[in-house]
Amino acid sequence: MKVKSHLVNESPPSPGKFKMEKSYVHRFRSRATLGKLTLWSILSVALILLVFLWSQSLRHSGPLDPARRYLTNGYAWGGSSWEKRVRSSARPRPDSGMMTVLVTGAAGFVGTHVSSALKRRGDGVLGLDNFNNYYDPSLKRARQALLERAGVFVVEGDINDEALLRKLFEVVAFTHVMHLAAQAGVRYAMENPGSYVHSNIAGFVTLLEVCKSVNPQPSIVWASSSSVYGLNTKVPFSEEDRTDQPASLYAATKKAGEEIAHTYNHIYGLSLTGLRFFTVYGPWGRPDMAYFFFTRDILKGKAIPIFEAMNGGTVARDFTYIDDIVKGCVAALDTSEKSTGSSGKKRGPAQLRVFNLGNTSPVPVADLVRILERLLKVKANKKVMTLPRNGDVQFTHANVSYAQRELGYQPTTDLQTGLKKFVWWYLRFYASGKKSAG
Ligand SMILES: O=C(O)[C@H]1O[C@H](OP(=O)(O)OP(=O)(O)OC[C@H]2O[C@@H](n3ccc(=O)[nH]c3=O)[C@H](O)[C@@H]2O)[C@H](O)[C@@H](O)[C@H]1O
Repeated sequence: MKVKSHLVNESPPSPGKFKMEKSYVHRFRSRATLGKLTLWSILSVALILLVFLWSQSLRHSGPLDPARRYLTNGYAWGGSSWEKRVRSSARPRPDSGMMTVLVTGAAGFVGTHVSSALKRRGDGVLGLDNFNNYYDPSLKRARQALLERAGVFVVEGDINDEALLRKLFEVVAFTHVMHLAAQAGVRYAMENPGSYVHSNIAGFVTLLEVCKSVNPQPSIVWASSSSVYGLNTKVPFSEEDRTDQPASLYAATKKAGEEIAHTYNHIYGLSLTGLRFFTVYGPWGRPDMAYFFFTRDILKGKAIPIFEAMNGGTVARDFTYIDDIVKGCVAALDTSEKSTGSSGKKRGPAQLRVFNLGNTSPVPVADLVRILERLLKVKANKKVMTLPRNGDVQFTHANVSYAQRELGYQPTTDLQTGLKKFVWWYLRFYASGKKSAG
């Protein structure tokens, strides 16, 4: 600012004049500061706008395709190259049984294993997953990479997105849907009840709405849960036993799913098979499950809480190895009959089934820990505590004779063998130290 130079050539001011000159300088200074401020504000807004436009162009990488839908939650789908990928992934090998399967929850634990098993034998498989952050999404991304290598495209999207589901059915006439997308976990339901309603009820209904209205309707196999047996005390659990006493909201939403399945079968002729999984474990498993975080915490030397019942009674689970579950899922798809409706109208009675898929051999949680200690060669820091009132039940035990009869289901992996395979995978997967088990 040249205020000084403006004053330099003037004769020395009288006191009064000096006063006048001082206020003049002050006014001049204020005006100049205001001008500066306005200029900087305009420049800052312009800069922010430029950065925003640049980031948008990066996100869409290339010119916007009018057929592509960009959603507020960050998913992008649609457009000709996307449709090409969808079609190619869902195309069965000519020598196969010609199933085209939409697998929801494909980047999940069971979803990944089932998708790759189907693809391996030649079925057309398209995955769908919302990659939510219920547990470490980088594990889901690693599973996705595995599937990509096997030729399975996993579309990023939510089962509540009806427009996306309709688009998928418009591009591919799926013969089957393997519906595994769900909010899992018994205890987390007390923290985030809404997520269970969103995925297990609202999402399931959205999927069924789309399935009932397309032509041809697909056959649907979906994941229910052993938790529907709730407070049932009759063991082993068989499909005819009571399932009207759920002990958690998770169980209640799975039970609701079974009733919803009945309705869509009854009204629209959809062929529906529910599979009650019993505590599934194995490589690529879920970090929120006990066997997984026990392994992580034993290795870290961290205390692990082992639940026991009020009276000191045993808490046990019918732990079921993933490969046995996959066989059950594939057999359920293979034996599922066609849906009988078309375009939202029922044309005759359709198949409706529910099966237990368990191991038929419950193991106490304390034994699970002992096996892990042996495999990891590390002593666990055990903290025995009473089973909290958070939805856990004391005991599960599957009777699988119905699945045996109808699906040829025969579990063959005991907990020791299955955990050995899990631990081998775990140590390799997290070995580099780059990945963290949470
Ligand atoms: O069959 C199912 O339908 C469900 O199986 C699974 O639930 P669960 O059988 O409860 O498995 P999981 O949490 O691994 O606890 C295993 C054991 O460890 C005990 N447990 C657990 C936590 C702990 O801190 N301490 C402990 O002793 C606990 O008391 C239990 O006895 C799926 O998560 C669920 O999504 C659903 O699919």
